[in-house]
Amino acid sequence: MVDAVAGKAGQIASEQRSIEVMYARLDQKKADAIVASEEAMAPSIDGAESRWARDDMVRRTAGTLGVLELAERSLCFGRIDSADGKALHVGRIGLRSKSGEILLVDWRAEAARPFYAATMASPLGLRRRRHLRVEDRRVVDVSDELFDGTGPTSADVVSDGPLVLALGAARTGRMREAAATLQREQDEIVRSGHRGIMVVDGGPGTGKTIVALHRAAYVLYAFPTIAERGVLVFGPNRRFLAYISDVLPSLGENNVQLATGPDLLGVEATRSESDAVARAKGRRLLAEALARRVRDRQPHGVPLRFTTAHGAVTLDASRVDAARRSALQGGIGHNRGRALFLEHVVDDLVDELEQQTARDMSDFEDELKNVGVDLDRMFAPQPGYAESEEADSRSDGLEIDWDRIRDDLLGDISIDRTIAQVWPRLRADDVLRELLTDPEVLAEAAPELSDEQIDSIGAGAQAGWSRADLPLLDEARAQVDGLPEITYGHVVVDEAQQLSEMEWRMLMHRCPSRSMTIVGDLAQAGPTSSIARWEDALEPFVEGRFTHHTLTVNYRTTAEILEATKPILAQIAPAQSLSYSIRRGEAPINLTVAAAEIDDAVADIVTQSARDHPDELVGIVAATQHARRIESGPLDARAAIVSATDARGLEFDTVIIIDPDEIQQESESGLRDLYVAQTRATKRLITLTITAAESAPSRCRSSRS
Ligand SMILES: Nc1ncnc2c1ncn2[C@@H]1O[C@H](COP(=O)(O)OP(=O)(O)OP(=O)(O)O)[C@@H](O)[C@H]1O
Repeated sequence: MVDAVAGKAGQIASEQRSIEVMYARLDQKKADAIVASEEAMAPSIDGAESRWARDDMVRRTAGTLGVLELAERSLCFGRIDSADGKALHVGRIGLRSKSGEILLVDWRAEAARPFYAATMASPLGLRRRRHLRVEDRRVVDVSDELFDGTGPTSADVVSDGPLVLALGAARTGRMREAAATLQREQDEIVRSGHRGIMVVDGGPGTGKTIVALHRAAYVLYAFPTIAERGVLVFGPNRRFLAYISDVLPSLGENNVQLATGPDLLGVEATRSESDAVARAKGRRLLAEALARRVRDRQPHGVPLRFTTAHGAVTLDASRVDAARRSALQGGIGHNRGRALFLEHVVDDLVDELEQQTARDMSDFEDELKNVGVDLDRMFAPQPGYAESEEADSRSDGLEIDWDRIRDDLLGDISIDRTIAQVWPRLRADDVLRELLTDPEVLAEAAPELSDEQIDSIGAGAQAGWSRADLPLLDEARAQVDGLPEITYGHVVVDEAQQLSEMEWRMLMHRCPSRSMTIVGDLAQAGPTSSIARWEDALEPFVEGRFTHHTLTVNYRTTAEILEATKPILAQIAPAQSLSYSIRRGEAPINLTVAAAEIDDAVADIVTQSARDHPDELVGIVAATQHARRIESGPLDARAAIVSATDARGLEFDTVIIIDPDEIQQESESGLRDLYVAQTRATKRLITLTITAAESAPSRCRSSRS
């Protein structure tokens, strides 16, 4: 025992020396980056090119400095020792000494893979994996796992792993990165060489979000060509994005955009509507209806007659159609297509005019010939005269500057007017509003909607956009103004079970390369989701070309709480098995209270929790009505109230569920919402059931399930 302690102290001291060398190098690199940045910012007397190079340099040094500063915290968190005695430290970034010796490898580097992948059965050449806990540049703890079957020596420190520590720590309201403790099944997905679409599902708490965010960091590191085009993380709401917003910066990645639907469009959803209406608006049939509406504002199968300063010309339907098709190539949209259509039409007009002129000339020559005049002979070069260019062009007919005529026609108001009639400029907002106020189209696209619902859609369209309108607006913009200019090399989609068919289209518009990490759990689908299988969601975009992984270990919810969710899971997703929880804890508590006593009961539990577990977070999950009331009252700083539908993805140490019956009845996904609520707790789950009696016999009549 004494040996082990002495061993641990000795190991900590030895690691401290290594860590100091790393921090000294980090400081040096920071100082170098500051000098480089100052030099780059020095006034430049040269031209624009060197100013551009300077700005680029300033940007790059600022980026380097940012990464170095972020790496400061927990710079090194691990070490692997191979069976042949070589040691490698693993951390946030890679570091080499000035002479090129490796001091630290980036956790995403291939050399670091065994740190995550080694097991007793397959040690990958390792003898030992060591986790280091470093606080303020001081090594405060080390813990080792041995793989070669030998017993620990005094240089090995075998204790509770860091995963146990990480999972047992109180929640802070912000998700923490987990580079030090990524588990093997998670790491395999994070490090996958697959560049296309990867779907990761699994029950609540199985680390889907952790995997998705570490995957984003890996993509940025390992696939530079994708990274250059940027990474987007798409989440269901801003609260969720705030919850995960620290993870990528603490992994040293600041250039990732986090967004919800309104962020992507730059439009807020200001109106709410029923789930049934929102679900209907999510149908991709509406994209086709929008496309049809826009198509109807373009000429199809009709000839067009133009009156120009050079004569009247009719372009037949096949030429008009061909001009339309070439104008719309590449998904540039109706409005920009219109300008190209004008150009194609003018080319055709010039062509037609040239042919007309040639025909007129030939008729004229024939007429002259009939009266005995031969133009060819008249303009033929005389013997002894050199052929002049002038004679040459005259023999071609009249001297007509067709380029100038083309320019004239492009600016010809009457041509523009004719085109305006068959191809008017459109506004995406108007196109969508017209669609939403067209009862026939709506009835065809969503036959399950009642007349009242269709009327309410029409009335709503005049009163601001709803959440479900935004993907439709995006579609209308794509049809009218072309696909979005801002796209990404890789898109991470979290809580993907929430997306409607239209939302999938909105995301695909922004990811032309179809490189995506999609995480979600269909058993947690909300009231407006209509997708039953990932294949259904992705088939229209990539057919079957995506990989699929399922996570099975639960890192959030204790086995006791998970067991309590079993009956609901059996109803909402009979094919899904319960994940395996690596945590054990308290049995869930059920309390019965009278309606009038809910707020007092909640206040009591929150106060007691603050007393017994002062560092921990309490989440109160309720149907909207209760959530609004409690939110408007005073609430302890360590407690948060959230509606059941918005609770997806979040977690708290203690969860209080208010009135599960009401949560179930509130929406069509009520049972799934309740399942989501139950699976938010890391330690304690307390359910308050409301009794019809004015006052419950005892507020805290409780039962343990
Ligand atoms: N390897 C890990 N190391 C440390 N913590 C982890 C690890 N994997 C998961 N966790 C923690 O487990 C909890 C659940 O993870 P996460 O939120 O990613 O699960 P999820 O599958 O996305 O859940 P949900 O379906 O409810 O959204 C989080 O607190 C997360 O930080």
